[in-house]
Amino acid sequence: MTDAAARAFQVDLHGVVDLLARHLYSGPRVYLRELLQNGVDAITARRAVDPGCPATVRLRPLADGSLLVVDSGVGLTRAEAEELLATVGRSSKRDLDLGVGREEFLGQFGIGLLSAFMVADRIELVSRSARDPQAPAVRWRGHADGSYDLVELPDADVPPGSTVRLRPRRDLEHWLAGETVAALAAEFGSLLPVDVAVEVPLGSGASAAPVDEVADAPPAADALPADGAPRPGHAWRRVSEPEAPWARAYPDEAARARALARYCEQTFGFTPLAHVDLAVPLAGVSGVAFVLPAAVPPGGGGSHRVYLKRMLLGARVEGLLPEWAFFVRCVIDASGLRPTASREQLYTDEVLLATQEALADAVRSWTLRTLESSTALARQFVATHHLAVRSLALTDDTMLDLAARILPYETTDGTLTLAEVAAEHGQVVYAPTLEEYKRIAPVARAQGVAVVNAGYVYDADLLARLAARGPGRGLGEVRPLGAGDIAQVLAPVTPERELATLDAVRAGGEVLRPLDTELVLRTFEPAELPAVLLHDRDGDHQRDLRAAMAEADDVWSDVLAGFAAPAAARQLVLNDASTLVRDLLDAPPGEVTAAGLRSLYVSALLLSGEPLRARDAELMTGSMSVLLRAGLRGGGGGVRADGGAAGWTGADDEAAGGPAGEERA
Ligand SMILES: Nc1ncnc2c1ncn2[C@@H]1O[C@H](COP(=O)(O)OP(=O)(O)OP(=O)(O)O)[C@@H](O)[C@H]1O
Repeated sequence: MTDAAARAFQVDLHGVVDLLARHLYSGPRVYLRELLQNGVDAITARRAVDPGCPATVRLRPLADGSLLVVDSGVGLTRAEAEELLATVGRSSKRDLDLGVGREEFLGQFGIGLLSAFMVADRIELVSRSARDPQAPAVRWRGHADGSYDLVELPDADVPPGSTVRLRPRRDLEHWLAGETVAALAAEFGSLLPVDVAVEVPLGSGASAAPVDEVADAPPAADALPADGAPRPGHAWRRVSEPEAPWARAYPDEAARARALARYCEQTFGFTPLAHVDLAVPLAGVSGVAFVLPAAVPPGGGGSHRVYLKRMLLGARVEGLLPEWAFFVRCVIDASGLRPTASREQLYTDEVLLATQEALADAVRSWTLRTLESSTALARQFVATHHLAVRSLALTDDTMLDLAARILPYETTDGTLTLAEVAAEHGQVVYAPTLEEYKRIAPVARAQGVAVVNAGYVYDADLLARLAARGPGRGLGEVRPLGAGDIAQVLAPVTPERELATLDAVRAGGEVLRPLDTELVLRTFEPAELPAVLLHDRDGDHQRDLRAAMAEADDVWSDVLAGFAAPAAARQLVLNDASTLVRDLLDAPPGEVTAAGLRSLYVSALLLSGEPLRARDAELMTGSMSVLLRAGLRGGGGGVRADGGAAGWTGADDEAAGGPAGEERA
């Protein structure tokens, strides 16, 4: 028969501490949070039996490298210390018999104290119970090897509460040094509802702690009153605030806004554009969202500072707000949300989901209200965070309507809102990519067709959403630029006409070659517009276009060809419907026709919205000079300004590149 008697698990403390250090906590620094938390919880427990008890936690970095954490909490009897401190996973905070309900406490897992072994090789706790004043003080000492000892100190004059003393691990002394302790206490404990202070040397840095008698005193003497005076040459530096900055009383709203802006500067390092109050009573959440003063890359929902029961959970907690809310940084305190065991993330449950929704709602309502207000803040907000507005409009109908009314768009009619485009043209036609817009813009502009550039982040999706909703809501039909729009704009000439103009177009191509521009002949409306200049800035788009052409039927493929990658960087598309162009193509090639073509190039360049560079201006002057002289002499197309005969490119090819022809003539 086998021995079926139940036995207790043995715990290898090294393994557990290693697990905590490497896999649960983000680093050794959390040891201080766990100690603060135990102090605060002990005070909470004492308040249940002694409501008027002192509520202080004092941190004393000592000269021998150890650290004292003294609380005025409930303390422990020998039996409690035996049960609670020596059993991994045992916590008084789940135990309703010990006075208060679990939701009152910060701790719950019964492992927090062990985190001190990440920085200490010995944890000592000297304690006296406030519940049982007759019980003697006790001293519990736990060692990193997993052993502990527990003694009563019947003669010690120890006040109720506990004093934890950590002896640093070799090479990890810096974690217990004054400066580190002060910084960590301020980071984790600045909003704690009890009085937390660190003892620092007067008039010098916290690291310069002088040797003092307390360091070498016997253990019982270290159990100082938690509200005691500082040692000579030292002062208490308070790190906690009695009220969160957003919950404090201020003389007026302006004073509150200033104080919150200051808090934001200290906490996040920026002066906010505005603040949004946050409150989700269901989850005991309160706080503020600060609007960033500068644009940030979209997405991610930002990272936020989260306190649970006023203890810092994390300075960069993600997932609190939806993706579109990347323009705010929040600080919240929650009493109804739960931490994960590491206490560095929020535990996902229904309360968290409801909280996320409510917070998103608060930020969204503020945004809508602000944008509707047409104040200076609204203008500043749109100028800075228009991407966030666009992003929110992708999921939110109200914001979508608002976006159509307030967001400025680049259009071929100038900068307009979508509502303005619709009011003027009865519909909203948009180019979904920047390249498409750039190509179509000059032609559309010349024809008075309004095309909206939807090539920037979110815009194509935003306009597609508007398009999918169908006409109405004051925007008329919203639709992407279609094959029909393009075909109307640029149509190929007939094969006969193409043949007839082959030589002239080829000769013209030579004129434009030094300008890195190809010459193409199409026909389009209006006939008075002789030429448009198409740009090619994006090789990828051209590859896509070529692939599409390979698949497209003949007509569509021809149309696309008007936009397809020219060998050169640009294409000058001549309009065969224009009499000027027809005259130019019919004229015998020469310097005058070359000058005419260059003039068309410059005017098309102007029309495309590109700035005129010095070279282009010189080209214009040179061409005008040739045309003027030819006109004054009554010369024809093929007649050189100097009377000789020449091809389209003129006698000297440099003339094609600039004003050289004029100088030589
Ligand atoms: N300063 C203290 N005063 C009184 N009791 C304490 C103190 N520190 C620890 N204890 C007791 O020891 C128990 C274990 O503490 P520990 O920090 O390991 O876990 P916890 O605080 O209960 O939970 P968590 O792991 O979530 O922090 C506590 O539940 C508490 O009863």
